[in-house]
Amino acid sequence: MTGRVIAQGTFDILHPGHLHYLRDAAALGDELHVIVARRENVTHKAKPVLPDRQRRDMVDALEMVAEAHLGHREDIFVPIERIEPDVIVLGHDQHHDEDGIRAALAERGIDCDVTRASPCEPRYDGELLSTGRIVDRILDRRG
Ligand SMILES: Cc1cc2nc3c(=O)[nH]c(=O)nc-3n(C[C@H](O)[C@H](O)[C@H](O)COP(=O)(O)O)c2cc1C
Ligand SMILES: Nc1ncnc2c1ncn2[C@@H]1O[C@H](COP(=O)(O)OP(=O)(O)OP(=O)(O)O)[C@@H](O)[C@H]1O
Repeated sequence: MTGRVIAQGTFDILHPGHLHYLRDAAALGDELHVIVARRENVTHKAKPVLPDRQRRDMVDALEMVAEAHLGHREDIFVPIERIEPDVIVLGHDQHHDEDGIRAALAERGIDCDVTRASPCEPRYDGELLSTGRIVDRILDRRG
């Protein structure tokens, strides 16, 4: 499989669900680029705890990632135009609408597929595959 792949998300406090998503995405091509959402653009859930650059640097260090990029502040299609992906992989639970993204890409003349990664379930007692749930457990046990 050849080609450039884009994955994206907040990636605040990394966990094995993130690894699963990024492995799934990486398997669809040979160069995985990850766009890390700017804090100001995370509006559908609690704002990230960690700074933008720290989240970018941690994702960038993962073995399956060719390069992690901080997202654009105003226009999410600017990094996509620069990276020129063959496929964009959405997370299994991301609220983004695949057809809406396809339409916006077509309008911009960007030729790439849009697909979705598979979910990942806990494999043992206590494994937490969600940043929000990790934060909840910290508050519960240390708060
Ligand atoms: C195709 C695509 C491109 C994105 N590009 C950017 C971007 O350039 N800048 C940014 O701040 N967020 C970007 N986002 C992230 C969203 O703004 C949103 O915050 C993100 O989906 C959060 O995902 P999560 O809830 O899974 O962590 C992008 C999302 C998608 C689907
Ligand atoms: N358990 C999981 N299985 C598969 N993919 C996951 C899992 N957890 C997160 N991801 C994916 O990783 C990407 C980034 O997720 P995000 O940073 O929002 O983490 P999260 O842990 O789901 O956050 P929160 O718990 O705050 O909603 C998203 O595409 C999401 O679908």
